[in-house]
Amino acid sequence: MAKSKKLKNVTVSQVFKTIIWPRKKYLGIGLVLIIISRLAGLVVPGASKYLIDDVIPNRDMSMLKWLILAVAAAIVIQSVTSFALTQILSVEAQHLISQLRAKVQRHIIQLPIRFFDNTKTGELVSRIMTDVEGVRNLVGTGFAQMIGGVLTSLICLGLLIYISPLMTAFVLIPVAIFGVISLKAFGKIRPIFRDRGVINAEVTGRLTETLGGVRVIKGFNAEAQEIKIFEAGVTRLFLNVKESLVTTSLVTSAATLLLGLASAGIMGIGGYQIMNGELTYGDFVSYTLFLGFLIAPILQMSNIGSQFTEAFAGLDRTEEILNTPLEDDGGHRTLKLEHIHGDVVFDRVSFAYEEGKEVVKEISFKAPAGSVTALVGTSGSGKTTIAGLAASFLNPDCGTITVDGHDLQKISLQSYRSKLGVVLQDDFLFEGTIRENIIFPRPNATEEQVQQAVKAAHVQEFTDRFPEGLNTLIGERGVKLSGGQRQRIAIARAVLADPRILILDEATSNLDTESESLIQASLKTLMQGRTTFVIAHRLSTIRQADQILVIEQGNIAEQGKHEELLEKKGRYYQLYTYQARI
Ligand SMILES: Nc1ncnc2c1ncn2[C@@H]1O[C@H](COP(=O)(O)OP(=O)(O)OP(=O)(O)O)[C@@H](O)[C@H]1O
Repeated sequence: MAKSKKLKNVTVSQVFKTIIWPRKKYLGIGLVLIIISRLAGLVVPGASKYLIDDVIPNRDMSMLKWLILAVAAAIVIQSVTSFALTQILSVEAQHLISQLRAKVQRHIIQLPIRFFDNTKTGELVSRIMTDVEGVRNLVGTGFAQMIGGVLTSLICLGLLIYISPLMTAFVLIPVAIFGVISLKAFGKIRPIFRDRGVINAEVTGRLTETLGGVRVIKGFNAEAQEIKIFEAGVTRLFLNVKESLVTTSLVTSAATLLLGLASAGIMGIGGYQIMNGELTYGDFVSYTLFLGFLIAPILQMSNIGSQFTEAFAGLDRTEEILNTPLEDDGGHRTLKLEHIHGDVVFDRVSFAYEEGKEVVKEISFKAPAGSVTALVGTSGSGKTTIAGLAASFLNPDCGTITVDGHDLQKISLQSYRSKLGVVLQDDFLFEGTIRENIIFPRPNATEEQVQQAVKAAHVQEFTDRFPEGLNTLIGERGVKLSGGQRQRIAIARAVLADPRILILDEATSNLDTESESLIQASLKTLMQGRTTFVIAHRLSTIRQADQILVIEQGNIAEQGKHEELLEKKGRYYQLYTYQARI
C-alpha cells in the first residue's frame, strides 16, 4: 500500500466539482439561512448604540419597547435558522458519507484478488468506514460556520471602519498576521491527518486479525505479544493526535494573543477618542461588540481549518483507493457468454507474482468440458496459482487460457464467474444460518433446489440432528460446526450454484471415516458433468480424475491417468509411494 508521502493531494477545485457543486441546492439554502442568521446576530450590537446614545439619555420608553422587541425577534430568528441549518446540512453531510462509503466499498470489492493479498482486511474496513467521515465537515455545519464566519467578519469589518477607521486599521495588523500563521499551520497538519488515516488503518487491520485468529494466539500463548503490538499502535495514534493538537492549539493561542493585544490597543485608542469627543459611548460599546463578531469566527477558523484539513486528508486516501485499477480496468472483457460449455485450454501460460520470478512456466494442457483435472505436486509447486488462473482470479503474463475457444481475458467477468464455482480448503462461511450460507450464490433458489443441494452434499445428515435444522446459527466463520460439516455446507453451496466450471481445493484435514466417505460422495455428485480443477489431496479423487497434472516448480512434470502414471514409475509414482503430500 502506498505510504502517505506518495499520495497525490486532492485539490480544492476537484472537491468543489465533485462534492460542493452537486449539492448546490442544499448549500444554497444553507447560505441563505446563514445570511439571515448572521444579519439577525448583528441586531444586538447595533441596538446597543441606540440604547446608550439615544434611548437612555432621552428616556424614550416607547423606543425602548421597540428595541427590545427587535432584539427578541432577532434572537428567535437566529435560533430557528440555526436549527434549520443543522437539519439541512448535517443530514446532507451524513447522506454524502453513506454514498461515499458505498462507492468505496463497490470499488474495493471489484479490485483484483492480488490487491487483497497485499492489504489487510481491517485496513480496508477502516478505509471504507473512517476515511470518508471527514467530508461531513465540507458539507455539514463546518462549511456553514466558515461561510457564515467570513460573511459576518466582512460586514463587521465594514461597520468597524465606518465607526472608527483608526481603531480598525490597528485591528487589521494582528488579523493579517494570524491569517499567515493559520495558513502555514494547516499546510503542516494535512500530512499529519493523512498519517492518522494510515496508522488507524494499520492498527484496525492488526486488531481485526488478532481477534479473528484468537485461537492461534491463545494456543501459542501469544496474548502478551498481541497486547504489546496493539499498545504500540494506539500509542502511535496518540502521538499523531498529539502532534496535530500542538499545531492547532498554537493557532488558537496565537489568535487569542494577537487579538487580545488588539483589544488592549482599542481600549487605549477608544478611551482617548472618547475623551477628545471624537467617539460616543454608544459607538465605543457597539464597536467592541462588533469586534467580538469579527474575532469569534476568526478564532473558530482554527477549528474549522483543522476540520477541513481532516476532510481533505481523508479524501486524499479515498481518492487513492478509487484510482486503483479495477479487475477489468482496460474494458477488454466485453465478451458476454450466455452459455458456457466448459472446454478449457491452457496454451503456454506463464505467470509471476513478482517480476522475474515465474511461478507458472509456459504450461499447456486441455481440460475438456465435464472432465476432472487433478493438480498434484509438492507444496509451493504452483497448483493454487494454476487454479487461480483458471478461475480468472489471476491473469496470465504470457500465453492464453481459452474457454470454449474464447480468450478468457476477453470474457466479461460477470458472465464467466456466474458459471464458476469455488470450494476452497478453508471455505468461508458467513455468520448466519446454514440455509443462508448455502443459498448465498443463488438467493432466489426454490426450496426444492435447496433441498436437492442439501441432499447431494449430505448436509441433512447433521442438520437433522439440530432442533433448528437448516436454520441453525453457525457463528462467525462457522465456528460452531466441525470441519467436515463446514466442508459439506460449502459443497452444498456449490451444488446449488450449479456452475459449469468448478475449482476445488480439497481439504487436507483428516476426517473420521464416516465424514470422509460422506464428503467423498458429495464431491462425486458435485463434480459430475462439470469441468473441474481440483487441487487433490485424496487418493480417491485422484483415481477418478480424467487427467492428473503433476506440477513441479511451475511446470507440468507428468500428465496422465492414475494407472498410466504409476506404470511410468516417474515423479507421480514417487509422490504416491512415498506418500508425500500430494
Ligand atoms: N500472493 C502471492 N504473492 C507472491 N507469491 C506468491 C503468492 N501466492 C503464492 N506465491 C508463491 O508462488 C509459489 C506457488 O504457490 P502456490 O500457492 O501456487 O503453490 P501450491 O502448489 O498451491 O502450494 P500448496 O500445496 O502449499 O498450497 C510459491 O512459491 C509461493 O510462495
